[in-house]
Amino acid sequence: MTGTGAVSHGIDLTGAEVSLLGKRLLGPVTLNISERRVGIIGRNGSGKSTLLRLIAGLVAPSAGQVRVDGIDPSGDRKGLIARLGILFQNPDHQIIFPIVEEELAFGLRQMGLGKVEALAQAKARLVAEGRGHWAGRPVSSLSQGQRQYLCLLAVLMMEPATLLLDEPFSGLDIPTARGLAAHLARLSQRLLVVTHDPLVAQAYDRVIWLEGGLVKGDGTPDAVLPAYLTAMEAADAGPDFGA
Ligand SMILES: Nc1ncnc2c1ncn2[C@@H]1O[C@H](COP(=O)(O)OP(=O)(O)OP(=O)(O)O)[C@@H](O)[C@H]1O
Repeated sequence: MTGTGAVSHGIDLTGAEVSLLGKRLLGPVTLNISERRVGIIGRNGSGKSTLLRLIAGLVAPSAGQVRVDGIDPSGDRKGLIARLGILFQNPDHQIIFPIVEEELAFGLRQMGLGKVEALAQAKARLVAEGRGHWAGRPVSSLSQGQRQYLCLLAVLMMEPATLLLDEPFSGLDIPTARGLAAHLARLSQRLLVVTHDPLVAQAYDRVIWLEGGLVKGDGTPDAVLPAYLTAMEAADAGPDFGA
């Protein structure tokens, strides 16, 4: 179920491109994404984060079209907020408020709820998660894993049909990453997950492999991952770490 009660049709990109200062960072990309678990893989700089930012409406397409459940994400920000949430790689790039309950209430306020009601829902959510004691805590007192969890809860407050996650496991220790993976596995939402971990992608319904801003592979994990791993074994380290 989604917060809007809306049927989720999926994500459609048609010849979508992102260019910056005359340089094409992504595209043209044409994709219809309706599966529940989708992994986005590719080398550093291949365009994975740009693709998520495009779908989330944080950047408008320089050419082509993007639709999320029929909505133009960069044109209808308010319509999008109840349908799609994004979890950034670094929780500190996401968190705005100093206190946990304020952070959780923010999205609901954006959706038009009054402050008292939004804070009440935030507290209720924390209690339901067994974290009622977090409500008045400074965000800065939480660990990185706890801040990541807070960001996930904050996005889920709006009950979006789709979640975009940019390398959600990076920076987490193994048990914390396992806990987050278990939490994600229980979610009813559609998940688009940028990951460098083939084991994560192996469990998904579909894997999209980006290379140089274009789709290099697209299909089931068994159809895409072996070729991807072979290509990664053969690839140079790149200019940053290359010998
Ligand atoms: N704000 C920006 N200004 C200029 N170039 C950018 C900007 N953001 C991204 N790029 C470039 O766009 C390309 C795609 O970057 P993007 O961050 O989408 O890749 P990525 O696959 O997510 O990489 P990583 O795995 O390292 O996070 C890269 O060449 C990058 O240098």
